[in-house]
Amino acid sequence: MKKIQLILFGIGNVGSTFINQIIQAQKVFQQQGLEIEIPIILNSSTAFIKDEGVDENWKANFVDFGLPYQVEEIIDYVKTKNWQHIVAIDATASSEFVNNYTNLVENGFHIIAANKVANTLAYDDYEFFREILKENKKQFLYETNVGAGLPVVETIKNLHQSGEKVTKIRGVFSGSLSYIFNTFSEENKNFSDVVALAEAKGFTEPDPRVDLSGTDVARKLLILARELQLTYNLEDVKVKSLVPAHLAETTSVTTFQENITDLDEEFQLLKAELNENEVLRYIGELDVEKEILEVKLVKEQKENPLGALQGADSLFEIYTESYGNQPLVIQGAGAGAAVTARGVVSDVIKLAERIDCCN
Ligand SMILES: NC(=O)C1=CN([C@@H]2O[C@H](COP(=O)(O)OP(=O)(O)OC[C@H]3O[C@@H](n4cnc5c(N)ncnc54)[C@H](O)[C@@H]3O)[C@@H](O)[C@H]2O)C=CC1
Ligand SMILES: N[C@@H](CC=O)C(=O)O
Repeated sequence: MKKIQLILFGIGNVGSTFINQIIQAQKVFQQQGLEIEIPIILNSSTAFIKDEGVDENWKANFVDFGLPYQVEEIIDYVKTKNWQHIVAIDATASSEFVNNYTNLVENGFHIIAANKVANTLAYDDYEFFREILKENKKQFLYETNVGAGLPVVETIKNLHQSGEKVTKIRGVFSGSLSYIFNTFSEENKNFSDVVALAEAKGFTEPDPRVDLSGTDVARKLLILARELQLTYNLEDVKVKSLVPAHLAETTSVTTFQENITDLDEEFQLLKAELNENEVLRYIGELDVEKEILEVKLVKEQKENPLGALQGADSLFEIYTESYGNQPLVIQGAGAGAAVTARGVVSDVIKLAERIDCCN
């Protein structure tokens, strides 16, 4: 049996679903020769430790027995154990937590992240972290960074590493904005009410302005560009933000939520301008040859693939030399706790396949 210990940072939508999926899939893991446990779960202030792995009572146990912690103390605790394969799972959206990655890797942790921040740091820092991983022979997996559970990162990486020339990637990269514009186009609701629905369904980032400002789509574009070994930074992405300046990130999330109805009038006007066959779509585009990275709001015909999207579906058109004018298309739920958590579990299995007995 290969034994893997997961230390889970972030027990919100994705993290809590991940715990339940790991607990429920034990038999399937055993059939693959894997024993996968989560001995430590943490939110930003509290840690709950159970050496033999948390069970279905984890929520109550976390409340009853959780204790304040520092990341350094967790690293020290893990070092006292004779655990062979240790993986830090980052299911936070935190930039501060990412500052711990180097320390974790240098102390023997592999990393699996749903959090996109590490992959969108300044290029030098991105490169530096990859050097740290190499030096310490540790793995870093992040399939859910783009398209949640959809196999987008791996597909782009495989194409590039096999020598295929990827010329363009275009599509609806955001599950929440897909849901928001699908619902807003079809239903007679205020834009702000539709955003609230997307939040309630767990599609948005903890601060929904990260989606509405285009930052989340810009991050995804950058992550894919970097898989193609392009050395862009976030500032290179041209972004059309949907957040008015007076509610931008300089104000608090609470102020934004209190004033979110300020967005309604503008979107009602945009909707009124559409003809019968059109819908609004928030798209990302990377044109490798023209060196364009762009995030924008466009009108699409309902019968086109992007216009016909439903629910929180994302759609990625990948244009390459061999695929010519008919792109390779990846489509499906682009957000949501269940698909994202399953994508993280799938990264755990991939990691288990990559590590041998002794690293
Ligand atoms: N919700 C989705 O559909 C998808 C989410 N993701 C990514 O997954 C991550 C988590 O998303 P959600 O679960 O929806 O967010 P969430 O807001 O429900 O959960 C985040 C959790 O992280 C915890 N946290 C914050 N700072 C922390 C720290 N320093 N240390 C430990 N825990 C900390 C919070 O207390 C909270 O429990 C985000 O980075 C998001 O971009 C990726 C793909 C899809
Ligand atoms: N907030 C994101 C979640 C997945 O990355 C989105 O809406 O796509």
